Amino acid sequence: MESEIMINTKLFNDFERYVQQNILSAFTAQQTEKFKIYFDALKEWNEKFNLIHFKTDEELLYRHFADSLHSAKVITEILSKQQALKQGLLPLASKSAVSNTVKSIKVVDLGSGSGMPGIPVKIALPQLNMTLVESITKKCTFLEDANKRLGFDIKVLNLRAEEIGQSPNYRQRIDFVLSRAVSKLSPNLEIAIPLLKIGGYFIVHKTKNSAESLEEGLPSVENALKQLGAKLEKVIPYKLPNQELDYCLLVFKKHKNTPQQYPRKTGIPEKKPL
Ligand SMILES: C[S@@+](CC[C@H](N)C(=O)[O-])C[C@H]1O[C@@H](n2cnc3c(N)ncnc32)[C@H](O)[C@@H]1O
Repeated sequence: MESEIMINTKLFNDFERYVQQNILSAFTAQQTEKFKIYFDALKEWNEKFNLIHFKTDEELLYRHFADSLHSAKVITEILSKQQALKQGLLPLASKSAVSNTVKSIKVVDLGSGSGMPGIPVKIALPQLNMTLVESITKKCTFLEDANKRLGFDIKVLNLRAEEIGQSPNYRQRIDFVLSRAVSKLSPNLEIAIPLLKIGGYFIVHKTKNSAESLEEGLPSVENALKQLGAKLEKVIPYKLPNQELDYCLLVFKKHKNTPQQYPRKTGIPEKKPL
């Protein structure tokens, strides 16, 4: 009978190969080790406190970790393109140039819950300046514990996104805002876009069915985008192993200042969507 160690080794070896072949070609064995630490922390905490739903270890690795890594892929592509444009070297920038740029890049994961997509993105791109925002205190205690075990410098904010959006330390200072399974799109845009610098990106994870109706000009959030000063840049579809659903990322780019009244007070973006 296979020992648990052998089963886990195979599970993580397969995961590493999957990520290299399908998401991030430069993904390393050291990064897989970090995912093992995060996996153990999540499983340990989940026994006492319902942090995240998954039925099997594979589901945790693929439906949650691999899904989150798609945000890292988009960030890498955007940074490579920006760096290449700066150096006049389109289409490919050198790895070291990208890694130097990454150091000053500020990323916020809004409604991070048990850390997704923020922690997998930090594992993939450890130089990023990562902040996780989560309103539930117990989840923040977990996030602090995971950060410590991983040896990272992640900032955890136990606050509502609406408050962060009005704080001068964060408002219009962030390069990338990430979000997965937090709220409907209009309130999600209202809490995310005010944080972005002009030229910054909001990357939101969705299932394709919910996004398909949005592809033709996003009619349901047209007004929100106009008010907040952002545009849909692209929709990136992808599949995850053994999952029936089709997934996608919606990538928004901010093009002008957001009026000071947004985000409105806590709860209002959900109750009265723009
Ligand atoms: C369904 S969970 C998803 C968590 C994680 N993003 C993931 O994909 O696993 C949504 C999380 O967002 C948090 N949340 C929702 N609205 C928020 C807000 N306005 N500010 C801060 N956290 C919020 C909730 O407390 C919850 O932990």
